[in-house]
Amino acid sequence: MPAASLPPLASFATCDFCDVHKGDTSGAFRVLPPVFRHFGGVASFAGPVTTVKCHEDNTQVKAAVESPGEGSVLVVDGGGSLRRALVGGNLAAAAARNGWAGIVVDGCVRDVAELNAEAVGIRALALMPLPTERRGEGQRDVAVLIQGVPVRPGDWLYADADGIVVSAQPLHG
Ligand SMILES: O=C([O-])CC(=O)C(=O)O
Repeated sequence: MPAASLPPLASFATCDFCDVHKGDTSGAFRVLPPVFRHFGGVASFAGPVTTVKCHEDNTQVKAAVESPGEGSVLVVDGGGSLRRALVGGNLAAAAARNGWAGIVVDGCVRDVAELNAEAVGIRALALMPLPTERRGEGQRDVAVLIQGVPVRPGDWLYADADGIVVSAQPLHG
């Protein structure tokens, strides 16, 4: 699609993106499996991706949301662990304060009321009240697999009420 006919960022719809790209077998356009629950005070969000890969240790997630987000989406590959929460109210507040558009966690979050009060979009598999032990582990800005789907730093991620799509190129004008 020529850039002139792309929708503005403020009014994107993941269904519209899927209508246009449903035949794309190149791997540039990807749809995450529909297993994510919606949290945070922002229903739809989009932005360039930065990543954290970690296992039941949110050291790098905390470092990321405490740094400038500049409208980015933080994608956290927590390996799908349901045993610890990688984001809670404090980290969600930091993300909102620092200008992150959203956080997608392949893992758990906690403090649901606090998450929903923050001006940031959040997707995660489930709620889990148990926090992590921070041991300084985890990686920043590596290619990750989210529910089996590759997500790379610099991809664009779009999340709305219908789902989450990831693209190697921006899908908005
Ligand atoms: O601090 C943590 O590990 C997670 C948490 O509860 C918060 O962000 O408030």
